[in-house]
Amino acid sequence: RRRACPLVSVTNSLYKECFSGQVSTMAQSIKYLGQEEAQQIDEELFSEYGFSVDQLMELAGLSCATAITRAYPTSSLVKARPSLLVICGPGNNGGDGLVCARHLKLFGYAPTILYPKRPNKLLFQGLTTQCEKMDIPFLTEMPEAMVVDEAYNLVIDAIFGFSFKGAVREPFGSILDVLKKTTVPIVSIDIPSGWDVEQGSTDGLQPDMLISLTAPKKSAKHFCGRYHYLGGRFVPPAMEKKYQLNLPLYPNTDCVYQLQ
Ligand SMILES: NC(=O)C1=CN([C@@H]2O[C@H](COP(=O)(O)OP(=O)(O)OC[C@H]3O[C@@H](n4cnc5c(N)ncnc54)[C@H](OP(=O)(O)O)[C@@H]3O)[C@@H](O)[C@H]2O)[C@@H](O)CC1
Ligand SMILES: [K+]
Repeated sequence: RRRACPLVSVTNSLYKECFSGQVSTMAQSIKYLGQEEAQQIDEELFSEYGFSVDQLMELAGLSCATAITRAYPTSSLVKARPSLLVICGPGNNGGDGLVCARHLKLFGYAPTILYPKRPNKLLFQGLTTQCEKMDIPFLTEMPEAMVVDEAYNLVIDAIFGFSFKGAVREPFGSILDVLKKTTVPIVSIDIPSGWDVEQGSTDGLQPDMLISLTAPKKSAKHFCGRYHYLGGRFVPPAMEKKYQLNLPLYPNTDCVYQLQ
């Protein structure tokens, strides 16, 4: 998963637009969002469009679990037990990870969660209880890199999303250091954790898969892994138009779109 790559090709999406009553199809590039724009869209979904956080988190987490089943079906996993380690951070990216773990369990995987810094909010307490009640084990500390490689088929990185800023604080610095030493494929939700949301990182995680939510962030142009999916199919057309997101046409009722 640490292969060299050029600055990634921007995937073109087929995009339909209406011109004087006629529908024509034209190629448009999907937009890569800056940090402030991603936060603005997020805020607007709640304040102007009336969504609640748990609603969007459920759709985001479900799309992550779905994308993982496409890239890594249980039949393709190298270990006999379909074990996965889901590492959840202190914000909404961590919440996506909890939802994703719950759906992955329903899809036949065996997730284990590490959730070292838990916000004192009902939403996250509820998501944690749901996972516990589904017999998903929670670790009390980050295992060593060798143990991760031996025990799990994949690591799901739900540590930081588009609000990450500055130098990584503990306990996440040590967790990311372990992840950099593992060889098991890493799946990052929305942003590879520790990467600058716009600039990426030259010495950070190199995930095998990235699942961008709503629209890719600018740092996704530096993603060199094998699979890039788009999830979070909940953007109202008026918002897509306002921000000129040029989202691809999701196939049929799919909640994910493979960009790469
Ligand atoms: N509309 C959408 O697209 C939707 C987006 N969704 C998801 O939400 C994600 C964004 O969530 P978010 O805004 O809660 O922030 P997120 O990135 O999880 O992290 C913030 C936390 O990290 C911490 N922290 C920050 N910097 C740090 C550092 N250097 N070192 C250590 N800690 C640091 C910070 O801590 P604090 O600064 O408060 O101490 C705070 O607790 C987005 O990427 C997507 O996954 C979906 O759920 C729904 C629809
Ligand atoms: K992440």
